[in-house]
Amino acid sequence: MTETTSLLGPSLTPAQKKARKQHLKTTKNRPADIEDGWTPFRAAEKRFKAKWPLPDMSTVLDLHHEDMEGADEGSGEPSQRGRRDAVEWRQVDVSVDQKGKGKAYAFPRVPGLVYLPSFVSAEEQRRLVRWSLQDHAKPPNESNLDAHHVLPPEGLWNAYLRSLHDGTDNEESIQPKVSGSSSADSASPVSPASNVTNGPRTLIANPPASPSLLATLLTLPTPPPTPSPNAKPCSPAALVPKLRWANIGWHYHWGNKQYDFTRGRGGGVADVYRAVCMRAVRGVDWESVYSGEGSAEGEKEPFEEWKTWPEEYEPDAGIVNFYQTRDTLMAHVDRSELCATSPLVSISLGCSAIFLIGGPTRDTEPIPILLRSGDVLIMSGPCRRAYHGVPRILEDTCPTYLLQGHTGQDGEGDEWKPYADYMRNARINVNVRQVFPRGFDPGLPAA
Ligand SMILES: O=C(O)CCC(=O)C(=O)O
Ligand SMILES: [Fe+2]
Repeated sequence: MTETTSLLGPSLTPAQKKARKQHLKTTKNRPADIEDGWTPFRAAEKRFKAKWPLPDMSTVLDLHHEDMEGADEGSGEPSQRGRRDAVEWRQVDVSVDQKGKGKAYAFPRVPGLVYLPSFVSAEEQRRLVRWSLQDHAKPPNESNLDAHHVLPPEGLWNAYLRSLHDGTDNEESIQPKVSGSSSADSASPVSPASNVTNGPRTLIANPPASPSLLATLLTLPTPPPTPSPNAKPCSPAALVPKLRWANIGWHYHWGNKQYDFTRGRGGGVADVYRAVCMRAVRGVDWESVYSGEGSAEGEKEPFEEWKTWPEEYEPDAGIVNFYQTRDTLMAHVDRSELCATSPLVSISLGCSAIFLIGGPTRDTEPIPILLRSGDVLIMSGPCRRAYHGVPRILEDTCPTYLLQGHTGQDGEGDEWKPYADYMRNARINVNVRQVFPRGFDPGLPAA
C-alpha cells in the first residue's frame, strides 16, 4: 500500500481492469496538451469522475474521519475516505435545539459556505428518505419523468410499492406521453435535446434573477417540455431508477432556467424539509462565520445581511435530486432566486458524494468535500454565486441504518425493505432555497 488512498493495492478487480483498459483506449490518440484548455473546475470534475485512474481521495475533505460520532457508519472502504486536513477550515459554533452545540465548519477559500457533518439523525434521515420517495415525488410536484410519461396520480413510488405487493412488478402499466408511432406522424417537431430528460439535468447559463427582472419573468412564455418520442410503456419498477428530480415549492421552468411564478407556490416546502432548514440556519453562529478570523479573505466589503436572517429566512422553493451511483451533476450556479444571498440548505441522504465548490467562474480551483448521509451544507452570502457540482457518488457507502429493516419509532419493519433496496445504490439531495423575501407579495395572478 502506498500513502495514496486511491490505490487499492496490487490486485485489481475485474471492473477496475476494464476501466483501466477503457481509459488507455480512449486516451491513446489524445493530444498531450488537451488538459491545458480545461478550467481548474473542469479538470477537477474530470479527475473525480474518472473510473480510471481512481480519484486521489487524499485531496478530499472528510470531516467524519477519526473522531466523528458514527464514523464507522457507512464510512466505506479506506479508499472511500478523504482526509481531515485536505482543505483549510475553521470551526464555527452551531446550537442544535436544546441538545447543545454541534460541529460546523467554515472555509476561508469559500466565504459563506458552512458545513454541518452528521446534522441529521439516523431516524430523521429515514423520515426524509421516506417522505422524498413516497410523499414528495408525486403530483402536484413536478418531476423529470412527467415530461415523458403519464404518471399515476398516487405517485410513482406508491405505484411501485403496490406492484411489489400485488406481484405485478413486471407489468408495463405506465404509458409514455407520446407513443413512438404517433410522434413520427405528428406535425410538431420533437427536439432530441429536450431540457427535461431522464438523464442528468442540463444546466445552461441564465441571467441572475433580480427584482427588476421579475416583471419580465412573469411575461416569459413557459411552454411545456417536449415529450421524448423514445419513451416506452414501462413498469413502475423500471421507472423508479430513472427518477432524477422532483420540484419543491415555486415551479422551476427548465426551459427558461427561471421560476415560473404564474404557476404559484406549488405545495410549498414540506414541514419535514423546512424543519431541518430552520434548525440549521437558526443554529449557526453567523457572526462567527462572517466576522470571525479568516472570514473576510478576498471580500471587499463585510457581508452583513446575515443579521436579518433570524427574522427574514423562510425557504419557499427547491429541488429533491435523486442520484444513482453513476450520476453526476455538472458545474453550475443557482441564480434564479431573487434572494440572491439567502442561505441555500442542502441535505445529503444515502451514498456519499464528492461535492466541488469554487468561485464566481470555473477558473477558481474548487475544494472537494465528501458529503455523507445526514450532512447539511449551507451556501450563503458570496458563495451563492460560486460554481459547484457533484462529479461522483461513491458506491457501497450507504450507511447500514438506511439499509437494514428495523422497527423504529415509526413502526417500520419489513416495510422499509424497498427503501433500503433503493438507497443501496442511490443518493438523495434535498436542496432548499429562498426565492422571495419573507412576506413579499410578487403580485401574481391567483394560481
Ligand atoms: O447534490 C448536491 O449535493 C448538490 C445539488 C445542487 O447543487 C442543486 O440541486 O442545485
Ligand atoms: Fe446547485
